[in-house]
Amino acid sequence: MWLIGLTGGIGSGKSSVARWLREHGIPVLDADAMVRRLLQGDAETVTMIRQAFGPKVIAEDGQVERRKLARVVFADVQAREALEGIVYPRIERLRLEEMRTLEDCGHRLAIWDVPLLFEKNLRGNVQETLLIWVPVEVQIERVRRRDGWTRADILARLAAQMPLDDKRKLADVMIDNSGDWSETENQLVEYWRTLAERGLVTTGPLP
Ligand SMILES: CC(C)(COP(=O)(O)OP(=O)(O)OC[C@H]1O[C@@H](n2cnc3c(N)ncnc32)[C@H](O)[C@@H]1O)[C@@H](O)C(=O)NCCC(=O)NCCS
Ligand SMILES: Nc1ncnc2c1ncn2[C@@H]1O[C@H](COP(=O)(O)OP(=O)(O)OP(=O)(O)O)[C@@H](O)[C@H]1O
Repeated sequence: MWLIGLTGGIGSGKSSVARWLREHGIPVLDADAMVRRLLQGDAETVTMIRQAFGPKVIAEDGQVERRKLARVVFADVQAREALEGIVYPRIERLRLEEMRTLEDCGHRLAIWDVPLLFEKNLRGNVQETLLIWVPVEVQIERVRRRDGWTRADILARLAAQMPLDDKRKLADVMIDNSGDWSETENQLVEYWRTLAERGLVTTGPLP
């Protein structure tokens, strides 16, 4: 299977691009959604998080309180690395399972939406990388508008990520999502053309 690693930073537009690609027929594996599933319902993950961070980050219904855990891990590098050590092997297992299912259904192409692709050295797991880039002030403004977080909360999360200007140097393809969505869509159509030229897609939004 040809796996495209879709990456970016907080609020850069990965989910919006993933939605567009999915709507045009390419299956998307979503790392953030996998994390949410693990924190909500995977007993082993929740037990390990309880042991590492204490009962204060677990709600009465047994789910991880993500907001509380976020406060802890984005203020303390060691805590963040401990959480990543619990979560990443499980994400990797889920990714492989979902890819096998897609392959069994005859899919030859998929998107792997993973914000920390470069930070966690996951480049080797994908065939090419697609970066969704915006300037950092646009990231801050879009997250503020979307989630209502404080600037301090947003800066704490940004500090845990490689700057998008550095990811730019590593990515195979970059989409500039700083303008209107229609400008992003034009770039996506252009990217689609390169996929079609390589025989990776046969139908879709070619003009
Ligand atoms: C810290 C947690 C509890 C916060 O949950 P919350 O619902 O607030 O955020 P959500 O999971 O939707 O992530 C939103 C964005 O935060 C950023 N982010 C999340 N975890 C990290 C991290 N470890 N380092 C840097 N940025 C991160 C990413 O840009 C992500 O897209 C959660 O993100 C988590 O368990 N993170 C550890 C796993 C991880 O690294 N996930 C990143 C994608 S694989
Ligand atoms: N070109 C655009 N113009 C204006 N707003 C946009 C554009 N692209 C995305 N947005 C908005 O910016 C916000 C962030 O986009 P999106 O959720 O797709 O980013 P993301 O990279 O998936 O973020 P996160 O990793 O934080 O979940 C959303 O509210 C989205 O609707």
